[in-house]
Amino acid sequence: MSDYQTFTADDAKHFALSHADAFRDNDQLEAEEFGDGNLNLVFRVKNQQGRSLIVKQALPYARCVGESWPLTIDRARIEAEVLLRHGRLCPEHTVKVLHYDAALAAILMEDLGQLEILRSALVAGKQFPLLANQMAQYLAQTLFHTSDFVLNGLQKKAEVARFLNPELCLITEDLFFTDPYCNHERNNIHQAILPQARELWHDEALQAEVARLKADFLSKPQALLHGDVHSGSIFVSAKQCKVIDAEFGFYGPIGFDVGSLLGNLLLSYAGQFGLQEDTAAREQQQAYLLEQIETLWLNFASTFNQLMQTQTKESSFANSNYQSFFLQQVLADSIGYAGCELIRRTVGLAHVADLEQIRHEPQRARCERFALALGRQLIMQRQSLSTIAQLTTLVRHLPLPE
Ligand SMILES: Nc1ncnc2c1ncn2[C@@H]1O[C@H](COP(=O)(O)OP(=O)(O)O)[C@@H](O)[C@H]1O
Ligand SMILES: CSC[C@H]1O[C@H](OP(=O)(O)O)[C@H](O)[C@@H]1O
Repeated sequence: MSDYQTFTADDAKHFALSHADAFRDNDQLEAEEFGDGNLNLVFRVKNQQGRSLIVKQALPYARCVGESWPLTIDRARIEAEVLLRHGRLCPEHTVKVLHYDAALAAILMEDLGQLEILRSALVAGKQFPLLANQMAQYLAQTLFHTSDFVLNGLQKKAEVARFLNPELCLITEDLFFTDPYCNHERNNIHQAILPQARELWHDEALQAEVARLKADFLSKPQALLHGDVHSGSIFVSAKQCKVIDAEFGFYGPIGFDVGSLLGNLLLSYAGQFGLQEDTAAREQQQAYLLEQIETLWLNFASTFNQLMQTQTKESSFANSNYQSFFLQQVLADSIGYAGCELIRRTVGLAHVADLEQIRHEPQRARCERFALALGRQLIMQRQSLSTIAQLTTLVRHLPLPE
C-alpha cells in the first residue's frame, strides 16, 4: 500500500476531477465527508452547477472502532468488482461505479442522494410498494447468473478465488454466528435485556443450529453474494431502488443475501411496536412489511425458477426435481440467516436505528425481546417453515413480550 494515503476533502476533489467526465478542469468543486457507515470514508464532490459524485475510500482500519482494528484496504477492490459484476447483471438496481483505484483503495460512483436510505425511511414509517419486487429482481439476477447453474467448474473456481475476501468474511463469521451466543466483549447489550441475552449463551439447541448455518456460510459457495444486504445499504424512492456497499461480497450461500434482507424487514417490524404509538398506523405499517416479505420471496423464487428452467447451462442441474429441492433449501437457509440477523443486530456489536431510535427504554426492551424470540424461532423452525406464508403467520402470532 505504498501509494496509499487517507483522503482529505481536497484529495477527494482531485480524485473525482481526474476520473469523472462530469467535471471540467475549471469547475469550482466542493467536497465534504459525510459517511455514517461502520468502515469507510464517503465524500460528496459537487460542482457549481450542482452536479455531484461520490468518492468512497477504504481506511486501513474499521472506522467505527479506530486504528486498534486494522482491516485490509483490499475490501475496496471487492466492493468495486462486486458492484461492477452485479451492475452488469442488474443495472437498474445496482449503484453505478465509474472508476476504481487499487492503490488508493478508492471508488468513484454515482450520487444517489436524490433517493432515501431504506432504513431511515422505514423508521419514519414510509412505504415503498415496488421495493420487494425490485429487490427480488436484484437478488434473483445477481445470484442466479453467478451460480453453478450458469458458470462451469473452471469459471466458478476462478471466481471463488477472486472473491475470497477472508478478512471481511471473518467479521461476519464472528459478529453473526459467534459473539451473540457467548459473553463476548464486542457485544453491546442493553441492561434491560441482559437475562434474554444470557439465555442465548446457554441455549445449546439454538447454538447447534447456528453452528450449521455458520458451517454453510463457510463452505457453500453457491453464488457471488453482496454479503451485507441490510436496509442501510439500499437507496429507495417511490420508483427506484439501488443497492450500494458490497465490500462483504464473496461466494457464499444464496440464502445469506435473501435472509439478510428478510431479517432487516423483520427488524423494522419489531421496531414498529416502539416507534409508532398509534395502533392503527403501527398495524398498517407492519402489514405492509409482511406483505413485502411475502412478495420478496415469491417474486425471487418465481424469477429464479424461470431462470433455472430457461438459462441453466450445466445439464445435471436442468432436472426440475433438483431445481425445486434447491429453491426449498434456499428458503430454509434464508429464514435461518434472517433469524441470525435479528439476533446479532439486537445484542451484537452493530445495532440498527429500527430499535435504537425507540426513545422509551422499557418499550425498546420489549421490542428487542421480540426480535430475539423471533430470531430464535426462525433459526429453530427454518426447515419446517416450507412456505413464506407460514413465516408471516408465525410473525403475526408471536406475542410482544413484557
Ligand atoms: N452512492 C452513494 N450516493 C449517495 N450517498 C452514498 C452513496 N454511497 C454511500 N453513501 C452515503 O454514505 C453512507 C455510508 O456508505 P456505506 O457504503 O454504507 O459505507 P460503509 O462501507 O462505511 O458502511 C451511506 O449511509 C450514505 O449516506
Ligand atoms: C465492524 S463492521 C460491523 C458491521 O458493519 C457493516 O455494515 P456497514 O458497513 O454497512 O455499516 C456490517 O454489517 C458489519 O457486520
